[in-house]
Amino acid sequence: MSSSDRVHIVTWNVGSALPPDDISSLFGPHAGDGSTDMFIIGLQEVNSMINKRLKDALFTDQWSELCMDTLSRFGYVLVTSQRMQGVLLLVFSKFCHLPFLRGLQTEKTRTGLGGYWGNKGGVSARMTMFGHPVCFLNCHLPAHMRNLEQRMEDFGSILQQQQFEGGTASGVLDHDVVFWFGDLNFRIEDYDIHVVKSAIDSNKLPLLWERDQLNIAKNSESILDGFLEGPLKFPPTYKFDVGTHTYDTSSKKRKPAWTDRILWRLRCTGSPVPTQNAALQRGLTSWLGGATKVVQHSYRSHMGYTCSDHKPVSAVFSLHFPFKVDLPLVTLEYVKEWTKVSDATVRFIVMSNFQRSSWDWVAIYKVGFKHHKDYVTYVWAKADHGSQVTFTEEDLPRDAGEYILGFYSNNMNTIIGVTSPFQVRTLPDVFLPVFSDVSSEDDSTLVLLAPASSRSPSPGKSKHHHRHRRSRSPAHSNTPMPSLQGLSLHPRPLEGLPSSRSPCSAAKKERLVSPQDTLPSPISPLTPRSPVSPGGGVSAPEALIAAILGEHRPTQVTPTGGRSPGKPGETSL
Ligand SMILES: O=P(O)(O)O[C@@H]1[C@H](O)[C@H](O)[C@@H](OP(=O)(O)O)[C@H](OP(=O)(O)O)[C@H]1O
Repeated sequence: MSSSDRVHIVTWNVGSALPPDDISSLFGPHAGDGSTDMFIIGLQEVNSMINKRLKDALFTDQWSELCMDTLSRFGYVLVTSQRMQGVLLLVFSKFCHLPFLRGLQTEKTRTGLGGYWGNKGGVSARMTMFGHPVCFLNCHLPAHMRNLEQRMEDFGSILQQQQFEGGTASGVLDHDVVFWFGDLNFRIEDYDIHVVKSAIDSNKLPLLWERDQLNIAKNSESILDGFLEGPLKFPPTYKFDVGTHTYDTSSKKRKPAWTDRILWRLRCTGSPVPTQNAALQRGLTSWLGGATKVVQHSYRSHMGYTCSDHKPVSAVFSLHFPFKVDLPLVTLEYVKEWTKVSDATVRFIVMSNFQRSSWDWVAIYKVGFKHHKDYVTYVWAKADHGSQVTFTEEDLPRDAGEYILGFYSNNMNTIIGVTSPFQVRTLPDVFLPVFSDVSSEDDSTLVLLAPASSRSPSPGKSKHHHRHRRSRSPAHSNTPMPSLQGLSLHPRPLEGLPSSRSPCSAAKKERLVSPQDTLPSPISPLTPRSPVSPGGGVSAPEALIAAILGEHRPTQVTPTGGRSPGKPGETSL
């Protein structure tokens, strides 16, 4: 983990347009270099015609698909999404952060037609990021110069109505950090269209800042207290003739405006360090620095896109947390070399405060997966079946490439434990006979291997079997399996038992190599817990007390960037 977390937010009123072929530039020139931890996308006016919505209900909308296609290529997974008619919010993260994004909840508030219609309003997603409550709110507020008051009123209704369950941060503004963005529809007052256009042409944007309704309202509306925004150094992003870079020439002749905005707000006091002891909590919280800090690195428009009458706007932020809760609720351990079917066993260690469900599962994901249901295969991890699962030979990935293991919690509705990526390699001389055995099933094999939502477990509908099986080939009873002879899972030297700690670290990548490679001897799946296993770990406060008493070095537990052995449970929420 880096010492801060980088969040990249995009807002775009897409004007009911179909998505263009390539939107990758929205995610910055370095989307693939791993420097961004989360991408948040707020869209407005996503086509929500009735027939379109029926299709979307089944297959998701084309914008979501395109965002998932684009960001999954860079290793980002859809964490959660919320849609209300045309207002859509998508939250993506590096897969290795999934275990530390907890308490996910979404909300939506209609404000159109007096609160009955969702053409206007707000959708939000809240979560704790490494123990700190953060909320993302995407709004589409009423249009037109004259509706300033209505915009403020609607924003107030959204804040009032959006209430989350089960914690201290029940309202949007109770979160340590709020990002508020969208087509907020504020306009430039007083100046006529010619003055505005000539100020834009002559790059005299500061002249227009003073007349921007949102800038003015920040000084008078208490509801906007604490909201911050970077300087608007880009030209107004509304309204353009579709297909051009020309401001509105239609009969409407709308005045250009910065309708599309990204703001943030910090709570004055940060989250308390999680501990039961109130006095200790006060002390530790003040010692650790209290509030989260946010730094904006860029705030820009993307003028090249022409499919809508709005241009997209993006902003990049660093979040500096005073401490991090970054121990997973579940640690996955697995034998490093899979050469026989019993090796394909994954043992998991759960934290004592984690509540298991019969509908939890352990899945194999190909790196580049789009969301938690986009697995290659899964095995139910029923509580009464102990703490390990075994994949069958037929469950194993057929494609060479990078894979991870993930533990999905049904109660928490998210992946709560992941491993580092490992390589699966196939040996042609070993694999080919296997594939030729099932050559008549090639098509079905391809279908089954293709990422598809249809492969999601549907516990409510399907029989609750222990293991998901592909219908690909009959299971072999003898070991070693032909295909398994071509696979071995092997961490790089210096690694002990592969586990799900620090999965972001490229240096800790594991690989599946052929048995011919030089390997250390395999480790049994039943290897005892590593010394840092969460079962034997300590909570942040406990470790801090120990640190104060000199039993542990403080560097193990303190703030940001360090390996804080904090209790990962959602203690404050
Ligand atoms: O999405 P909705 O709820 O239909 O609301 C419309 C939307 O805000 C358009 O951006 C706006 O056109 P302009 O941007 O051109 O103002 C239009 O105004 P209009 O009715 O005056 O065209 C609104 O009715």
